[in-house]
Amino acid sequence: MASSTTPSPVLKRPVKIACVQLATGPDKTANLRRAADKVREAAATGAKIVVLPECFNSPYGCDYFPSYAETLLPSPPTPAQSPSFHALSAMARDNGVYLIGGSIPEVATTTTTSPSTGQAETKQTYYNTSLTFSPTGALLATHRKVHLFDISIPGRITFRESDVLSPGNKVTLVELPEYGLVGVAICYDVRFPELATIAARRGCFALVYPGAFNLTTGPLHWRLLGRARAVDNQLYVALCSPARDLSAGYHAWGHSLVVDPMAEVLVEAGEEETIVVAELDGEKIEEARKGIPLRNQRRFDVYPDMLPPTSWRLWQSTCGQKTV
Ligand SMILES: NC(=O)CC(=O)C(=O)O
Repeated sequence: MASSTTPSPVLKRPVKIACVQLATGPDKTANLRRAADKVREAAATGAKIVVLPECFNSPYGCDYFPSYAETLLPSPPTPAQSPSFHALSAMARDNGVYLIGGSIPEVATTTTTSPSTGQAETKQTYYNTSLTFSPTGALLATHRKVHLFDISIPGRITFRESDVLSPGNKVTLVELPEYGLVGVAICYDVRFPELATIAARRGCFALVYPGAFNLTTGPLHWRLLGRARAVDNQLYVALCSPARDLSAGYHAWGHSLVVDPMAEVLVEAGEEETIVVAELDGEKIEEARKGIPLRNQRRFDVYPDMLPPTSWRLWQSTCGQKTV
Protein backbone atom coordinates (compact mmCIF):
# COMPACT_ATOMS: atom_id res chain seq x y z
CA MET A 1 0.00 0.00 0.00
CA ALA A 2 1.22 3.52 -0.74
CA SER A 3 1.50 5.55 2.44
CA SER A 4 -1.29 8.08 2.86
CA THR A 5 1.38 10.78 3.19
CA THR A 6 3.07 9.84 -0.10
CA PRO A 7 2.13 12.57 -2.55
CA SER A 8 1.62 11.47 -6.11
CA PRO A 9 3.91 13.27 -8.53
CA VAL A 10 1.30 12.90 -11.26
CA LEU A 11 -2.00 13.65 -9.49
CA LYS A 12 -1.68 16.37 -6.86
CA ARG A 13 -5.04 15.79 -5.15
CA PRO A 14 -8.10 13.56 -5.60
CA VAL A 15 -10.56 14.72 -8.22
CA LYS A 16 -13.95 13.53 -9.43
CA ILE A 17 -14.47 12.94 -13.13
CA ALA A 18 -17.89 12.68 -14.79
CA CYS A 19 -18.62 11.19 -18.22
CA VAL A 20 -21.85 12.49 -19.70
CA GLN A 21 -23.37 9.77 -21.89
CA LEU A 22 -25.43 12.25 -23.88
CA ALA A 23 -28.51 11.51 -26.00
CA THR A 24 -27.88 13.37 -29.25
CA GLY A 25 -29.90 13.93 -32.41
CA PRO A 26 -29.77 15.85 -35.67
CA ASP A 27 -30.64 19.28 -34.15
CA LYS A 28 -27.35 20.96 -33.22
CA THR A 29 -28.96 23.68 -31.11
CA ALA A 30 -30.90 21.07 -29.15
CA ASN A 31 -27.71 19.02 -28.67
CA LEU A 32 -25.87 22.05 -27.27
CA ARG A 33 -28.76 22.87 -24.93
CA ARG A 34 -28.97 19.28 -23.71
CA ALA A 35 -25.20 19.13 -23.21
CA ALA A 36 -25.40 22.32 -21.10
CA ASP A 37 -28.13 20.77 -18.90
CA LYS A 38 -26.14 17.57 -18.42
CA VAL A 39 -22.84 19.35 -17.71
CA ARG A 40 -24.69 21.29 -14.98
CA GLU A 41 -25.99 17.98 -13.57
CA ALA A 42 -22.50 16.47 -13.73
CA ALA A 43 -20.96 19.45 -11.93
CA ALA A 44 -23.62 19.16 -9.20
CA THR A 45 -22.15 15.75 -8.29
CA GLY A 46 -18.91 17.50 -7.32
CA ALA A 47 -17.08 16.48 -10.49
CA LYS A 48 -14.35 18.96 -11.45
CA ILE A 49 -13.54 17.27 -14.75
CA VAL A 50 -16.50 16.71 -17.06
CA VAL A 51 -16.33 14.81 -20.35
CA LEU A 52 -18.73 14.83 -23.31
CA PRO A 53 -18.87 12.19 -26.08
CA GLU A 54 -17.46 12.10 -29.61
CA CYS A 55 -19.53 14.16 -32.09
CA PHE A 56 -21.82 15.33 -29.30
CA ASN A 57 -23.28 18.18 -31.40
CA SER A 58 -24.13 16.15 -34.51
CA PRO A 59 -25.03 12.67 -35.71
CA TYR A 60 -21.91 10.52 -36.24
CA GLY A 61 -21.17 9.70 -39.88
CA CYS A 62 -19.21 10.84 -42.92
CA ASP A 63 -22.37 12.24 -44.54
CA TYR A 64 -22.79 14.66 -41.64
CA PHE A 65 -19.26 16.00 -41.08
CA PRO A 66 -19.27 18.77 -43.74
CA SER A 67 -22.72 20.14 -42.95
CA TYR A 68 -22.12 20.25 -39.18
CA ALA A 69 -18.50 21.43 -39.36
CA GLU A 70 -17.51 24.64 -37.60
CA THR A 71 -14.54 26.94 -38.06
CA LEU A 72 -12.23 27.00 -35.05
CA LEU A 73 -9.20 28.85 -36.39
CA PRO A 74 -8.08 31.53 -35.96
CA SER A 75 -8.95 31.12 -32.29
CA PRO A 76 -11.19 32.25 -30.76
CA PRO A 77 -13.76 31.88 -33.54
CA THR A 78 -16.81 34.12 -33.63
CA PRO A 79 -20.10 32.69 -32.32
CA ALA A 80 -21.29 32.44 -35.94
CA GLN A 81 -18.18 30.46 -36.93
CA SER A 82 -18.45 28.10 -33.97
CA PRO A 83 -21.53 28.09 -31.76
CA SER A 84 -20.20 24.90 -30.15
CA PHE A 85 -16.92 26.56 -29.09
CA HIS A 86 -18.85 29.30 -27.30
CA ALA A 87 -21.41 26.92 -25.79
CA LEU A 88 -18.62 24.70 -24.39
CA SER A 89 -16.71 27.67 -23.02
CA ALA A 90 -19.87 28.87 -21.24
CA MET A 91 -20.60 25.37 -19.85
CA ALA A 92 -17.11 25.20 -18.35
CA ARG A 93 -17.23 28.74 -16.94
CA ASP A 94 -20.81 28.59 -15.62
CA ASN A 95 -20.08 25.39 -13.71
CA GLY A 96 -16.43 26.04 -12.75
CA VAL A 97 -15.23 22.75 -14.28
CA TYR A 98 -12.58 21.53 -16.66
CA LEU A 99 -14.62 20.47 -19.68
CA ILE A 100 -13.27 17.94 -22.16
CA GLY A 101 -15.82 18.84 -24.79
CA GLY A 102 -16.24 15.52 -26.60
CA SER A 103 -15.60 16.20 -30.24
CA ILE A 104 -17.15 18.21 -33.04
CA PRO A 105 -16.66 18.25 -36.80
CA GLU A 106 -14.23 21.07 -37.70
CA VAL A 107 -13.56 22.75 -41.04
CA ALA A 108 -10.35 24.64 -41.82
CA THR A 109 -10.36 26.77 -44.94
CA THR A 110 -7.10 27.58 -46.69
CA THR A 111 -6.62 29.81 -49.69
CA THR A 112 -3.61 29.40 -51.96
CA THR A 113 -2.61 30.81 -55.30
CA SER A 114 -2.42 28.30 -58.12
CA PRO A 115 1.13 28.37 -59.59
CA SER A 116 -0.21 27.63 -63.07
CA THR A 117 -3.18 30.02 -63.31
CA GLY A 118 -2.32 32.57 -60.60
CA GLN A 119 -5.92 32.21 -59.41
CA ALA A 120 -6.81 31.97 -55.71
CA GLU A 121 -7.92 28.47 -54.77
CA THR A 122 -9.87 27.67 -51.64
CA LYS A 123 -9.58 24.29 -49.96
CA GLN A 124 -11.64 22.96 -47.07
CA THR A 125 -10.18 20.37 -44.73
CA TYR A 126 -12.32 18.56 -42.18
CA TYR A 127 -11.29 17.16 -38.80
CA ASN A 128 -12.88 15.38 -35.85
CA THR A 129 -11.80 17.75 -33.07
CA SER A 130 -11.95 17.86 -29.29
CA LEU A 131 -11.77 21.13 -27.35
CA THR A 132 -10.88 21.34 -23.64
CA PHE A 133 -11.83 24.38 -21.57
CA SER A 134 -10.73 25.63 -18.14
CA PRO A 135 -13.11 26.55 -15.29
CA THR A 136 -12.84 30.18 -16.46
CA GLY A 137 -14.01 29.20 -19.94
CA ALA A 138 -10.57 29.57 -21.59
CA LEU A 139 -9.58 27.12 -24.31
CA LEU A 140 -6.77 24.91 -22.97
CA ALA A 141 -6.23 22.39 -25.75
CA THR A 142 -7.37 21.16 -29.13
CA HIS A 143 -7.01 17.55 -30.26
CA ARG A 144 -7.75 16.50 -33.82
CA LYS A 145 -8.41 12.74 -34.05
CA VAL A 146 -5.05 11.27 -35.04
CA HIS A 147 -6.12 7.80 -36.16
CA LEU A 148 -9.09 7.93 -38.50
CA PHE A 149 -11.77 5.26 -38.14
CA ASP A 150 -11.40 3.28 -41.35
CA ILE A 151 -12.62 -0.28 -40.93
CA SER A 152 -14.43 -2.90 -42.96
CA ILE A 153 -15.88 -5.96 -41.27
CA PRO A 154 -17.84 -7.78 -43.99
CA GLY A 155 -21.56 -7.99 -43.32
CA ARG A 156 -21.26 -5.91 -40.15
CA ILE A 157 -19.77 -2.45 -40.51
CA THR A 158 -17.81 -0.37 -42.98
CA PHE A 159 -16.73 3.10 -41.96
CA ARG A 160 -14.20 5.35 -43.69
CA GLU A 161 -13.62 8.62 -41.91
CA SER A 162 -10.71 9.28 -44.25
CA ASP A 163 -13.16 9.71 -47.15
CA VAL A 164 -14.00 13.08 -45.60
CA LEU A 165 -11.70 13.81 -42.68
CA SER A 166 -8.00 14.54 -42.36
CA PRO A 167 -6.03 13.31 -39.36
CA GLY A 168 -4.51 15.38 -36.58
CA ASN A 169 -0.82 15.00 -35.95
CA LYS A 170 0.01 15.38 -32.27
CA VAL A 171 -0.24 13.82 -28.84
CA THR A 172 -2.45 16.11 -26.74
CA LEU A 173 -1.61 16.70 -23.09
CA VAL A 174 -3.64 19.17 -21.05
CA GLU A 175 -2.30 20.78 -17.90
CA LEU A 176 -4.93 21.15 -15.16
CA PRO A 177 -2.92 23.24 -12.67
CA GLU A 178 -4.59 22.00 -9.45
CA TYR A 179 -4.38 18.34 -10.48
CA GLY A 180 -1.81 17.49 -13.15
CA LEU A 181 -1.67 16.38 -16.76
CA VAL A 182 -4.43 14.64 -18.71
CA GLY A 183 -3.99 13.01 -22.12
CA VAL A 184 -6.90 13.59 -24.50
CA ALA A 185 -7.54 11.58 -27.66
CA ILE A 186 -10.62 10.46 -29.59
CA CYS A 187 -12.24 7.05 -29.96
CA TYR A 188 -10.24 5.04 -32.54
CA ASP A 189 -7.09 6.61 -31.03
CA VAL A 190 -7.63 4.28 -28.04
CA ARG A 191 -6.62 1.32 -30.22
CA PHE A 192 -3.09 2.68 -30.54
CA PRO A 193 -1.11 1.98 -27.36
CA GLU A 194 1.82 4.12 -28.50
CA LEU A 195 -0.17 7.35 -28.13
CA ALA A 196 -1.29 6.34 -24.64
CA THR A 197 2.17 5.27 -23.53
CA ILE A 198 3.77 8.49 -24.68
CA ALA A 199 1.12 10.48 -22.76
CA ALA A 200 1.73 8.34 -19.67
CA ARG A 201 5.51 8.71 -19.85
CA ARG A 202 5.10 12.44 -20.03
CA GLY A 203 3.38 12.30 -16.65
CA CYS A 204 -0.40 12.06 -17.24
CA PHE A 205 -2.60 10.79 -14.41
CA ALA A 206 -5.48 10.00 -16.77
CA LEU A 207 -6.22 9.33 -20.41
CA VAL A 208 -9.60 10.59 -21.59
CA TYR A 209 -11.23 9.41 -24.80
CA PRO A 210 -14.53 10.80 -26.04
CA GLY A 211 -15.63 7.91 -28.27
CA ALA A 212 -18.47 6.21 -30.12
CA PHE A 213 -17.88 2.51 -30.61
CA ASN A 214 -20.69 0.53 -32.24
CA LEU A 215 -22.66 -2.67 -31.77
CA THR A 216 -20.03 -4.77 -33.58
CA THR A 217 -16.83 -3.55 -31.96
CA GLY A 218 -18.26 -2.20 -28.71
CA PRO A 219 -19.15 -5.49 -26.99
CA LEU A 220 -15.73 -7.00 -27.75
CA HIS A 221 -13.32 -4.12 -27.57
CA TRP A 222 -14.57 -1.01 -25.71
CA ARG A 223 -14.09 -2.19 -22.14
CA LEU A 224 -11.07 -4.29 -23.08
CA LEU A 225 -9.27 -1.31 -24.62
CA GLY A 226 -10.11 0.97 -21.69
CA ARG A 227 -8.72 -1.61 -19.27
CA ALA A 228 -5.74 -2.33 -21.51
CA ARG A 229 -4.64 1.30 -21.72
CA ALA A 230 -5.07 1.59 -17.93
CA VAL A 231 -3.05 -1.53 -17.09
CA ASP A 232 -0.35 -0.78 -19.69
CA ASN A 233 0.23 2.63 -18.24
CA GLN A 234 -0.91 2.31 -14.61
CA LEU A 235 -3.17 5.34 -14.69
CA TYR A 236 -6.87 6.19 -14.96
CA VAL A 237 -8.76 5.88 -18.25
CA ALA A 238 -12.16 7.42 -19.04
CA LEU A 239 -14.18 6.55 -22.15
CA CYS A 240 -17.26 8.68 -22.88
CA SER A 241 -19.84 7.57 -25.48
CA PRO A 242 -23.13 9.02 -26.73
CA ALA A 243 -26.25 7.17 -25.55
CA ARG A 244 -27.53 4.53 -27.99
CA ASP A 245 -30.17 5.68 -30.47
CA LEU A 246 -31.48 2.89 -32.68
CA SER A 247 -33.26 5.41 -34.91
CA ALA A 248 -29.90 6.99 -35.86
CA GLY A 249 -27.74 5.82 -38.77
CA TYR A 250 -24.89 4.86 -36.39
CA HIS A 251 -25.70 2.87 -33.28
CA ALA A 252 -23.33 3.89 -30.48
CA TRP A 253 -22.35 1.24 -27.97
CA GLY A 254 -22.74 3.50 -24.91
CA HIS A 255 -21.14 1.99 -21.79
CA SER A 256 -19.15 5.09 -20.81
CA LEU A 257 -16.73 4.04 -18.12
CA VAL A 258 -13.85 4.93 -15.84
CA VAL A 259 -11.04 2.43 -15.18
CA ASP A 260 -8.49 2.65 -12.36
CA PRO A 261 -4.69 2.09 -12.57
CA MET A 262 -5.09 -1.63 -11.73
CA ALA A 263 -7.59 -1.95 -14.61
CA GLU A 264 -10.62 -2.24 -12.37
CA VAL A 265 -13.74 -0.72 -13.93
CA LEU A 266 -14.94 1.78 -11.31
CA VAL A 267 -18.17 2.81 -13.03
CA GLU A 268 -19.84 1.81 -16.28
CA ALA A 269 -23.03 3.06 -17.91
CA GLY A 270 -25.54 0.97 -19.82
CA GLU A 271 -26.78 2.16 -23.20
CA GLU A 272 -29.15 4.93 -22.06
CA GLU A 273 -28.49 8.60 -21.36
CA THR A 274 -26.78 8.92 -17.98
CA ILE A 275 -23.79 10.36 -16.13
CA VAL A 276 -21.11 8.17 -14.56
CA VAL A 277 -18.86 9.64 -11.88
CA ALA A 278 -15.69 8.33 -10.25
CA GLU A 279 -13.05 9.71 -7.91
CA LEU A 280 -9.47 9.61 -9.13
CA ASP A 281 -6.82 9.33 -6.42
CA GLY A 282 -3.07 9.70 -6.90
CA GLU A 283 -2.39 7.15 -4.19
CA LYS A 284 -3.98 4.46 -6.33
CA ILE A 285 -1.58 5.32 -9.14
CA GLU A 286 1.41 5.15 -6.82
CA GLU A 287 0.17 1.92 -5.27
CA ALA A 288 -0.18 0.25 -8.69
CA ARG A 289 3.25 1.49 -9.79
CA LYS A 290 4.93 0.46 -6.56
CA GLY A 291 3.40 -3.01 -6.51
CA ILE A 292 4.11 -3.75 -10.17
CA PRO A 293 7.15 -1.56 -10.98
CA LEU A 294 6.96 -1.67 -14.77
CA ARG A 295 8.82 1.61 -15.00
CA ASN A 296 12.00 0.11 -13.59
CA GLN A 297 11.71 -3.06 -15.57
CA ARG A 298 11.60 -1.77 -19.13
CA ARG A 299 14.27 -3.26 -21.36
CA PHE A 300 15.16 -0.45 -23.68
CA ASP A 301 18.32 -2.39 -24.47
CA VAL A 302 16.01 -4.99 -26.09
CA TYR A 303 13.78 -2.42 -27.82
CA PRO A 304 16.06 0.57 -28.43
CA ASP A 305 13.75 1.83 -31.19
CA MET A 306 11.41 2.90 -28.37
CA LEU A 307 13.85 5.10 -26.51
CA PRO A 308 12.37 6.93 -23.56
CA PRO A 309 11.90 10.68 -23.71
CA THR A 310 13.67 12.84 -21.13
CA SER A 311 10.44 13.22 -19.18
CA TRP A 312 10.51 9.47 -18.57
CA ARG A 313 12.75 10.47 -15.64
CA LEU A 314 9.67 11.85 -13.85
CA TRP A 315 8.07 8.44 -14.16
CA GLN A 316 11.25 6.76 -12.97
CA SER A 317 11.61 9.09 -10.02
CA THR A 318 8.19 8.08 -8.69
CA CYS A 319 9.70 4.70 -7.79
CA GLY A 320 12.96 6.26 -6.63
CA GLN A 321 15.10 3.47 -8.08
CA LYS A 322 16.88 2.91 -11.36
CA THR A 323 17.30 5.82 -13.73
CA VAL A 324 17.12 5.26 -17.46
N1 LIG B 1 -15.76 5.29 -33.83
C1 LIG B 1 -14.44 5.08 -33.76
O1 LIG B 1 -13.65 5.98 -33.99
C2 LIG B 1 -13.86 3.77 -33.38
C3 LIG B 1 -14.69 2.55 -33.25
O2 LIG B 1 -15.91 2.55 -33.27
C4 LIG B 1 -13.92 1.31 -33.10
O3 LIG B 1 -12.68 1.38 -33.05
O4 LIG B 1 -14.51 0.24 -33.03
